[in-house]
Amino acid sequence: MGGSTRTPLQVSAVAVVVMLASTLTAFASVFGLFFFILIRIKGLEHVIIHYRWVFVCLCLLPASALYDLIFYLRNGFIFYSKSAPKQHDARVEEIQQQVRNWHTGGRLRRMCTARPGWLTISFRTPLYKQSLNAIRINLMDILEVNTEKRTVYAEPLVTMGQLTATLNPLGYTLPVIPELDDLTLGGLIMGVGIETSSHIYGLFQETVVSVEMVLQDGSRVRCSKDENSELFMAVPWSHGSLGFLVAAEIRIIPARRYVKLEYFPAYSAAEFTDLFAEKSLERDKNHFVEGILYTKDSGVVMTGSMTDSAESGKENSIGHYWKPWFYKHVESFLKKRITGIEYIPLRHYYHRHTKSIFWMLHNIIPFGNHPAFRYLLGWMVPPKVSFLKLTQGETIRRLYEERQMIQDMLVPLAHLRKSIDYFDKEIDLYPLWFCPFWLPSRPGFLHPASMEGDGEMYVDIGAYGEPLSPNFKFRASTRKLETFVRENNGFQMLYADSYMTAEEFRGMFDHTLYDKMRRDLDCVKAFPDIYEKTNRNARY
Ligand SMILES: Cc1cc2nc3c(=O)[nH]c(=O)nc-3n(C[C@H](O)[C@H](O)[C@H](O)COP(=O)(O)OP(=O)(O)OC[C@H]3O[C@@H](n4cnc5c(N)ncnc54)[C@H](O)[C@@H]3O)c2cc1C
Ligand SMILES: NC(=O)C1=CN([C@@H]2O[C@H](COP(=O)(O)OP(=O)(O)OC[C@H]3O[C@@H](n4cnc5c(N)ncnc54)[C@H](OP(=O)(O)O)[C@@H]3O)[C@@H](O)[C@H]2O)C=CC1
Ligand SMILES: CC(C)=CCC[C@@H](C)[C@H]1CC[C@@]2(C)C3=C(CC[C@]12C)[C@@]1(C)CC[C@H](O)C(C)(C)[C@@H]1CC3
Repeated sequence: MGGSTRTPLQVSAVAVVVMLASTLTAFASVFGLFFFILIRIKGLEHVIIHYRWVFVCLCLLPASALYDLIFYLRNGFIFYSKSAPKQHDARVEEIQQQVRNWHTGGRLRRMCTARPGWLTISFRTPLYKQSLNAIRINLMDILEVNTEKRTVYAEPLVTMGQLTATLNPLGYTLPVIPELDDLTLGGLIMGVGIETSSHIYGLFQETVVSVEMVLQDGSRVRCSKDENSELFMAVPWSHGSLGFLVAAEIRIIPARRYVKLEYFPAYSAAEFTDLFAEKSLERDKNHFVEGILYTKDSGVVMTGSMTDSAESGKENSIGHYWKPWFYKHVESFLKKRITGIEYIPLRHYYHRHTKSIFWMLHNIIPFGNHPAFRYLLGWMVPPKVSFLKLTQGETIRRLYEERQMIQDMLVPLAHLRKSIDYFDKEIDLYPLWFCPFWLPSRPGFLHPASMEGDGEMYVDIGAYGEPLSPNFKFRASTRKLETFVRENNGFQMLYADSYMTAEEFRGMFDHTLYDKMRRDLDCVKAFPDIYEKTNRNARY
């Protein structure tokens, strides 16, 4: 094995690290168990809410860091030893076999994936997972990076973090990389994915070249724009209600070392809207466009382009653990009232909101952006969303339910100004996140109201946090917001809570192609439909 021998010093160092790691793990497990029991005791609300950070820092952070390390090593080994492609067919065959068994077993309960609800990047745990027939999908590897065809071929449980870590060193990247490291390929194709390059490339689904599915009859099919094209167009947003995704081929583009990011502060909603619209429509100039509003009248619009060199003194590696949270850094340009240019390493740019989970980590670790915390424990941040979800307990769940809003609403760019006013009046929640995207006029679950022309520029408005409007009532206000969005030809992202009735839901999304595919592929008795999987009653 390369003939390397360890010196006594190296052996001792490894022993010390192993001992420290085991002590830490043992301590974290005992403390974790203690807290896990604590969160189930009623009457301890104050401790649970205000001291959740103790549990998070002592247990979840080390557990998350350990989990990431193990998976990083595992994935690297599998990718470079090229063992995954050899096993792919056998793993897909296992899925097909489970579906065939479902038939021979009398098709008693409909099917969904066996991925536990707490693992998903969504606020809620799906209730249907308990009662449906769970199909195990053990597919978590990158199968091939084809630089000639400019595609990456990967399995559905591959995460965004895994993809950027593999592709960027090879000089490539995905055209659209949704921010959070743990988002999966399957979730983004079957649900939706967006990033600040979506004004050029569209939603994540637009970058998919082909998908491989296992259908309800156990057959395995490949779909692309030339092969099974109707199914291909119906797959995005289908939430596993047309079949199981077993692999996808995604476009890749050359990566550069840096993103040259320009910050433009704006001091009124009108100035912000004009600037954001102008930058979003300059598709050939700006590779990335993003906006954050900090109050109704102050925000920052950011534009980025990829480059291989940086002006000296302007490089900023924002992803290092000791660096301030990105949204706080952006806000500093507003306070200083200056425009700015920085060169950010590509991967640091992609995962700029990962460390602070946008601005949601502040509630959990209120001092998380303090320099002392960043230098001491910042390297383990963020805690994994799934671990937070698994351990949150009923009190925290209720607190979020009653006091927080987490929604992404997609509205035509032409209605941006009106939407900002509406959000301000009815919700009053800041920061608000803005990300433009191009929506092509094509049959499918969502498309612009008018199918004339190539498509329309939309904007995703992300509201994550505590609404301050005195009128805010979580159910009534979300329903009003959904009506506003529907009336303005907009759409709701379905990972968030949706209170729409089935009729309202059908009014928001075009079901023509979807219904046809459900009938043609005999899905009705095999999978719940999208509404059944995503409406608020289906989630806890
Ligand atoms: C939705 C939400 C989630 C939070 N999650 C965490 C967390 O995961 N970990 C953590 O350490 N801290 C959490 N916190 C607490 C948060 O860190 C503190 O509220 C914040 O640091 C301010 O503390 P305070 O004592 O000044 O605020 P306070 O004035 O005590 O509270 C701030 C806000 O929270 C509301 N609030 C407080 N307690 C409750 C409750 N039991 N039910 C409903 N609303 C309540 C208050 O009405 C007020 O609007 C959360 C707070 C909120 C509002
Ligand atoms: N920047 C962004 O764009 C962000 C997007 N999100 C949202 O997060 C979600 C992704 O989260 P993630 O945890 O990765 O995914 P999830 O596990 O939440 O999956 C989302 C949906 O896709 C279905 N699905 C996933 N894999 C398969 C598969 N192999 N075959 C069939 N159906 C499948 C699931 O079906 P089932 O219920 O049967 O498992 C589920 O309905 C997306 O919906 C996205 O909207 C969240 C944050 C940021
Ligand atoms: C389109 C885009 C950019 C969407 C970003 C959405 C994120 C901000 C959302 C997705 C999942 C999400 C709702 C989540 C949470 C925060 C906001 C998240 C990360 C947290 C971590 C808040 C704390 C909660 O106790 C809990 C752990 C349940 C959730 C989990 C999901």
